[in-house]
Order: sequence, then C-alpha cells, then structure tokens
Amino acid sequence: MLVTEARTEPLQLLPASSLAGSMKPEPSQSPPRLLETLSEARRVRNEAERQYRAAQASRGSCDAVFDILKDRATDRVPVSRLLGVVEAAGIQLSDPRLRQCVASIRERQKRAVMCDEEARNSFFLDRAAFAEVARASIALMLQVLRKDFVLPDFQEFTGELAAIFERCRANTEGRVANCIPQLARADPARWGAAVCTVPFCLQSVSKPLNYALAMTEAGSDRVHQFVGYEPSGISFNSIALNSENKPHNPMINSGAIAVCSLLARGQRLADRFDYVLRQYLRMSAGERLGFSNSTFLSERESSDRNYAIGYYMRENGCFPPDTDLRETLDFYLQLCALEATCDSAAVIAATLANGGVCPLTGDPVLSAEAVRDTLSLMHSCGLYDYSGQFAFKCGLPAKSGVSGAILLVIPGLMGIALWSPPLDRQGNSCRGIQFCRELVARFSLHNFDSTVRRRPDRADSRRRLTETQSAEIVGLLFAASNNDVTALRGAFLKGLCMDQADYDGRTALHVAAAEGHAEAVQFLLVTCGVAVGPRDRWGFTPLNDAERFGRTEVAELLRAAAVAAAVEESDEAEVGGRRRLRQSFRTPQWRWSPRLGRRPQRWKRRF
Ligand SMILES: NC(=O)CC[C@H](N)C(=O)O
Repeated sequence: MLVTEARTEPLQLLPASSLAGSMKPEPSQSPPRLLETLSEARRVRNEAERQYRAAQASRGSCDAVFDILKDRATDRVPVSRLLGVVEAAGIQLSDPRLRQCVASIRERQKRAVMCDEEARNSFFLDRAAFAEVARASIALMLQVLRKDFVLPDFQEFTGELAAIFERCRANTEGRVANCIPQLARADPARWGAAVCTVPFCLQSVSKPLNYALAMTEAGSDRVHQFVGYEPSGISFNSIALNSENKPHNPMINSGAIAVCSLLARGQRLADRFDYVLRQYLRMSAGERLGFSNSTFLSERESSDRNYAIGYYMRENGCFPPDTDLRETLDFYLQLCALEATCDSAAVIAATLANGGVCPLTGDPVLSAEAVRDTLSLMHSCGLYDYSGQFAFKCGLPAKSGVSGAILLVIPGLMGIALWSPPLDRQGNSCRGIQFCRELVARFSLHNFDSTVRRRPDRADSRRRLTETQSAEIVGLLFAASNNDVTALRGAFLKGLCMDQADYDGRTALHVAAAEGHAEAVQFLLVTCGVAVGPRDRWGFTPLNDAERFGRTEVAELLRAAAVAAAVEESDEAEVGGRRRLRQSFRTPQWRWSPRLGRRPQRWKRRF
C-alpha cells in the first residue's frame, strides 16, 4: 500500500543511473531508496490527512454557524439574515473576504429564475446549500458571530459617529478655497464621511502618501537628503527653506515637490504617474480612485507660486542632479489632482493605520518604517498652521488638503476620511476639524489619553482589556470544543493568550481535553506551549477531564506533556527564575499589542 502511493511520485521512478553522475548506481530497492520512498509516502499520507481534518473542521464550523443563524421553524438560513449580520458588524458585502460567498449567492439567485427548487434555496439556504455558500468565508463569519473585532459593537460606534456627523453639518463656517479655480466652484454644503460615492480631489492629502512611497522605495537616508523633518511654522506654500537649504518637511509644498522629484525617478512621466496610481490603488484595495484632468490643468495655469517655489529650490540645489523641474512640477500637480471618495480614502488611511499593509487585502504596500515616519510627520506637520494645536488637542496623525479632505489615522485601529470644502483660516475643513475634535472628546483615541486611568466621560472604543477579552475567551473555548484548529491557529497568530480562562477557570485545553479532541490538544500543548495542568474552579485539570470522560488518547498526550513540563521545570532551576520572568512578561505584552492586524472593519453606514 505504502509503496503504491509512493509510485505516484514521478521522482521515485527515476532509474538510479539517471541521477547525478557522481552518485554510484544503486539497485532500486536498496535500503536508502526504500526509506526515502516510505518517508515520502508518509508525508503524502499526512498531508492528505491534514487536508481531510481541515475540511472536517471547516464543515464543523459551517454547521455551527448554520445552527446559530437558522430559522427554527423552517430549518433554513434566510440569506437576508446572513448578509444582515455581516453588514451589521461593519463588513461591506464588497469585502474581498466575502467575494466567493456573495458571488455564490448571486449565482443562485440568477439561476433561481429558471428552477423552482433553486428559487427556494436562493433566499433561504438549507444546510447543504449554506455550507456551499459560506465555506470560503467561514472564518470571517465566526469572527462576526463572536464579535471578534477591534470594535465589538460596531453599530453603537457608528451611531455615535452619525450623531457627531449631524452636529458638524450645522457648522457653516469657513470659505471654499479660491487658489485653484476648479476648487473655488465647490459646493460649500457638501459634507461626507467615510462612505461617500462623490469623488473629491486629494490635493495635499497626496503628500504623505507620496512621501511614504518614496521612503519605501528609496529609504529614509536618500529622501531626507532632500527634505527635513521639522514643522515650518510658516504657510504651506511659502518660498522658504530651512537652515540646511532643504524644504522644512514633506507635508508642505516645497517638501512634497522634492519628494516628487525622487518618486519612480528615471522613468518616463507617464510611467511614473501610472506607478503611483497603481500603488494608491493597492493602498485602497482597488476602491475608487480617479484623476481630475480639469483640476490639474486649471491648477497648472494658476500655479505661479509652485513654480516660484520650484525655481527657488533649484537655485538652492534642492533636487538631485538632472531633475527636470517642469516635469517634476507637473507630476506634483497631477498627484494633487488624483480623486478619491471618502470610502477609498478611508481604506488608504486604514492602510497607514495598519503599518502599510492594506487591511482588506493583506497587501504589504508600504514598509513599516516608512509608515511610522509618515505618521510622525503627519502628527507634527499634517494640518498647516494648525498642526501644533491639532497634535495637542486631538493627538492623532492627520493630513488635510485644500479640497477640504482630511485623512485621519488612528494607529492600530482605523482610518477615517472626511471631506467638506469650506475651509477655516488655516486652510482645514471646518466640519472635518470639528468632527476630529468631537471624536476624541467622545472616545479615548488621543495618542496620550491614559490607557491606565480612564476618564469616565470618554468611551474606550477599543475595549481591549475587558469586553474584548471575554469575547476572546468565548471564541477560544468555542474553537476548542469544535476541534477547530484553524480558528485556534488564527487566535494564536493574532497573539491571543492561549492560556486564558473563563469565569469558571476553564481553558481551551480543558474543553478540548473533555471533548477528546487530540488534534486541538496537541496544537495547544506543542505549538502554543500552554500550561499543562491549570485547575478550573472545581479543581479539575485537563487531564482529570480527559480521564473522567474516557478520552484515552488525549489523556496519554497530557501525561506525556506533564512529564516534559516537569523536566523543563527542573532545567529551569539551573537558569534561576529567568524563564519565569519571561512568562510573566508575556501575557501583558500580548494583551497590549495593537490589534487591527488582519481584522479590518469598514464603515458601512451611509450618513
Ligand atoms: N494644501 C494643499 O492642498 C495644496 C495643494 C495644492 N495643489 C497646491 O500645491 O497649492
């Protein structure tokens, strides 16, 4: 049997003489070849078993989700309920992680026109249909049901935002920018937040993105050879350089023009533009981005100031040799004329919040260092002459543009895009600034809000240490009781403490042991390194549970692990407490890590 399986591997069938010339020809059944054959066969069998188990685990999860969502009377899941639950958690149906699931529902609904039986199953899914539809997105659905997101109560949060949004609508201060004719025509009543299909120009919001791209591409040393780090203290379009004859920072025009001279250098202008647009699209997970040619042309005609800045910079040796100034200025103005919607800009902001990895696609667009540096400069220089006050009052990195756009980044948590054309005296969107200020007044999001001593009047939208933790433990125990190693692995990779216990002192290991799930027990012990003998409130250890319920295989594993732990403990005595120190450090460190990671959420609500 084993040899038969191995024969499916073509390599094993090669005659020995066809191997490398230096090797002595060997009879085909010589011991080493046979061993190789057997171990290969074992590998193939283990892989098949692993796939089978993974399929079983996902089937188990599909069943569990089906049972939670089903209509008791009909024993079917209404499609509207399935999609409603997902949307209520802040996940849009266009989310790439739902693509297969939504496509399969749409496909059924299309086919339903032709066949009665399918018609019933297109709006109500029986168990088999549900498994087929949901399988590819089952991990996300479990997360939705467990409310396992940074914002466990997404609707409550967006409800608060909607209230702030409405209050800001009443703000009629400020004037529309008149420095670019196309922008001077903007309707002052426009006011969008996050989800908005009306496109607007990025203008200076492109500056931090270009800077982050240049830093990723060319590195900090090269970029900062041509631009400084300090707030300028003067207007964003001043003709001025710092004491080293460099633009003060990349968030003002001179610095942004210098950055543009470095971006995709050496290529033709058309290719450079395409390259940057492609990178922006990666940051926005392919959400809508455009280019307003009329804005570009109208700004170019009235851009004397930017030309003056450019010539002044060239006079002072601010560009790398052989820089084509006119082309650089065109490039800069073209990138200012890129258009986004609140929706796409919010995803871009979330990519910055997530260390440069687009949270919807997992695409690592920007280097983590580049994003850190970009956020630092947005924090100190992102809002023109209001930057210092904004850093003081809101304590968050943001960047505004004369189109009335604001990109707000809450590191490790979320990205927010705001847009409203009327600007205040400093050139920032009046409603946008009010929104940011109200947001930090309502939630503890200021960079220096104390995470230890919370203000009673501020909600902690992250709720990491309390509510989220209880959702975490429920998720862990649920996964352990289903032998869902995929979910356990996900939790482990996210950095959850796998030893945590519920109110009754039950850990994932207790539950997996009581249910006799050897695979989950093995994963928890070997991969996660959880403690072997925690006691629950009745004093039972996982081994006690395995024995009580006659789970012999699991009991065996636990006994072996206890022996290994005892040996390790005696080794530990030799290094005198060092390991204990590391362990006690481990838990808080995990709990405190920022956790946007692979768990993105997007605003769904249309304001
Ligand atoms: N602050 C801004 O948004 C300015 C961008 C504008 N394109 C300019 O160069 O003046």
